[in-house]
Amino acid sequence: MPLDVAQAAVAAIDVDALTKKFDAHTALHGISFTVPAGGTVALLGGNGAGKTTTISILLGLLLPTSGTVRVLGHDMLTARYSALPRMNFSSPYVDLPHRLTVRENLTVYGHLYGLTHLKDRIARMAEELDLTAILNRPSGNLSAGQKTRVALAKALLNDPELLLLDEPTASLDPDTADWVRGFLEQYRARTGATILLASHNMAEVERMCDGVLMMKGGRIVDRGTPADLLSRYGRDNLEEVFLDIARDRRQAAE
Ligand SMILES: Nc1ncnc2c1ncn2[C@@H]1O[C@H](COP(=O)(O)OP(=O)(O)OP(=O)(O)O)[C@@H](O)[C@H]1O
Repeated sequence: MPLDVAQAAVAAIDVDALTKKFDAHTALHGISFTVPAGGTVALLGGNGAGKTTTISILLGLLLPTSGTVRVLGHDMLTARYSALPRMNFSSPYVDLPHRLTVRENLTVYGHLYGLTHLKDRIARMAEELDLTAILNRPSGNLSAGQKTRVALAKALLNDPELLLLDEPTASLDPDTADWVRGFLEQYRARTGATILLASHNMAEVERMCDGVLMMKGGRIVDRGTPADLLSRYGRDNLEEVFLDIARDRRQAAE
């Protein structure tokens, strides 16, 4: 799928000349990209490349130093409350409050989103994500796989049109990770949702994504479909392309 807004009917995400400085450190150096509605795009890059900073700005959690960010057609600086109800987020690094049960946590988030028929919605999510048996357990006592399923339930509670995922399968065993990818693929197929995900798992990106943004040192240093990148770098898999970029090896061909 193209990453160019000109070819997409409506861009779910449109970022232009986005810069973020933390005091003297520049985390993002004027990056620009679009994600077409219905696309699944990966933000790839080594530690410190700027992936989480980008996602945090898209969520309105961090303010840009300069540049514009439009999400689902709304400027995140001036109209983020129009976009936020239509999007959601999941990260294994953001824990739900430990002492609340799974049901209580989902209820709190449901109220934050102003959702109606919340009990039915939670029951449906619990069934889809196999959470029924743990709904009354404190959220702090769950395994990594169970926490991921609860985090997905929280992320999908409002039927988001845009899902931002920070390393959706980090610390999961291969079987559970595979299940999560399949679940997300089904959600996307059923709803037409747009997904932007940061990942260090190249096989995951090749399987799920139709676009890739390669970040390094706060810049987007390459982009394209996984197939484009493999052919341009003359490589068999994205892991090798990632290493070429990380180690500043030249592209095989333009
Ligand atoms: N709140 C902050 N204050 C100061 N510097 C920050 C802050 N948040 C991020 N940074 C810096 O900005 C740069 C980008 O960080 P970011 O977390 O966006 O990278 P990342 O690509 O998500 O990395 P990782 O894969 O390790 O999660 C890093 O150099 C980081 O140290």
